[in-house]
Amino acid sequence: QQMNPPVMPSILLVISTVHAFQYTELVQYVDSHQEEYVEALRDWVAIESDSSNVLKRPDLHRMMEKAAQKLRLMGGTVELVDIGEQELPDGQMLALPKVVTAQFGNDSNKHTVCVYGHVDVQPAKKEDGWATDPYNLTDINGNLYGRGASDNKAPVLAWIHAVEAYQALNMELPVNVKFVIEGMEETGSNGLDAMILAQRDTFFSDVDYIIISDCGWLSTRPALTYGTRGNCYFFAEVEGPKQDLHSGVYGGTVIEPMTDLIGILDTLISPSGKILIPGIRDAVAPLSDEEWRMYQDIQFDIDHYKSKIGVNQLMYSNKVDVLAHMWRYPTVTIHGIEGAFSDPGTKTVIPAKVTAKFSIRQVPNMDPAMVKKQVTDYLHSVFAKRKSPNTLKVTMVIGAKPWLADTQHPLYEAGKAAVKRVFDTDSDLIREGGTIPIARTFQDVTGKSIIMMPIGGFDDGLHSQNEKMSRYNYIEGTKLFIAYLNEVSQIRKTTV
Ligand SMILES: CC(C)C[C@H](N)C(=O)NCC(=O)O
Repeated sequence: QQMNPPVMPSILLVISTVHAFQYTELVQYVDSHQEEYVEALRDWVAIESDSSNVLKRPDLHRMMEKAAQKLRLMGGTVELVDIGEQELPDGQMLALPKVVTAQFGNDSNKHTVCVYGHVDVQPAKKEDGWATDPYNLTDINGNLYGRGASDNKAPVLAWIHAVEAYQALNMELPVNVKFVIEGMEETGSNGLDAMILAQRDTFFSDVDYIIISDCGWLSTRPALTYGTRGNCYFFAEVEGPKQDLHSGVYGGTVIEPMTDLIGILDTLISPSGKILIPGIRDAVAPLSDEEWRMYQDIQFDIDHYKSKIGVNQLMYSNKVDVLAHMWRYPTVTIHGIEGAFSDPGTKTVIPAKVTAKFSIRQVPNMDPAMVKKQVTDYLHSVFAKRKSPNTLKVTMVIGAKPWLADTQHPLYEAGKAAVKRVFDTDSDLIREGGTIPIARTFQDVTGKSIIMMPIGGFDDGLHSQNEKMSRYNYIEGTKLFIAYLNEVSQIRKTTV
């Protein structure tokens, strides 16, 4: 009795003391390097790495090279992996941005985590209504405004800085860290599926866990994310006369493509949000009682949400319905019409060819291949009823599946512990209405467990005007990642 009990507590005491000491030093390091972190973000935001605009492809290539160079300078084993070309709608081929892979540490006694992120962005122009130049990071009251600041450049940098902090203090990384950084996330992660498949038994063979920080909190409380919706993105093109026509001279005689297009788009969803495409809702897994209870317990203020987005009424008025329709049910969004007159002024034109862009967010157990068929068949049948001489072409350009994790996995316990340490609060367990196309591929192809650990704020304005990352989330997020690496190292090696 006298000999045995003191042994374990004293070992534990030593370990926890060492960790506490390291953490304090690491935190001090992060705090004293914040300005450099902000400058690094400024440097990255300055590159218009818009993956949807083919004219910006050189910038995107430059962005990938910049990310690779940063990791190389830190001594990582870095590769820029060629993932081939993409075919453009006109048949031309365009080189895809290379994928950056990097590795820090190769100790088989340690866990290996793979951090995934992306450095491409959505389009942004000052004239869209930005208060500042979207590509000139601007600090206003502690918020860092710029396109891609939150989605996903600051989180990627925060992960890099987390590793860099350990290195700078000559502290051994508690786990091996790999990075996969891509440049096509915003347009469906073109080429990345094939790369993951090709490297499953090489780069990914020793990866134990995958970490993604490409989403946001639901409120001011830190969150861990265990599900994302997928997305099926469609083009519906209606073509009529051989060129645009004067609406006074020809209007009334021509069956107009735009009228046909608006007519069929109006049959996709009812004003109360019911998807009208036959069969779509059949595959949706029913909301379980347990989920219902979980949603009830989540801190979410509907009035605050409404005021944040500037509306006075939502589709639903109670919390569970709002959360369920944000995360757990499919929805149709019509994004835009190419070929339509949209400049200021009053051009009186009949557009000859118009292409609608719409998407359907996917939830378990929807299957993009089935959704493609359901949507295509339905739109053609609706169009046929119009007896129009115009032609309709429907194409699905993105088919990303939803992703769902097991929240009982030790990765989530480790996440809660890291949040508690850094923010001194419990974390929300949330889902995400947006899509990270590659999440499901990582899960299906590598068989590894994934956690999403967001550091973005609930009001960051992703894809919107005035996107921002708060300095607080950026810097505290870096500390969170530092703490998380330490927590993951303590997961028992047998659990994957
Ligand atoms: C909030 C999303 C998961 C963030 C992600 N980077 C994204 O924008 N994905 C594309 C999408 O349309 O959801």
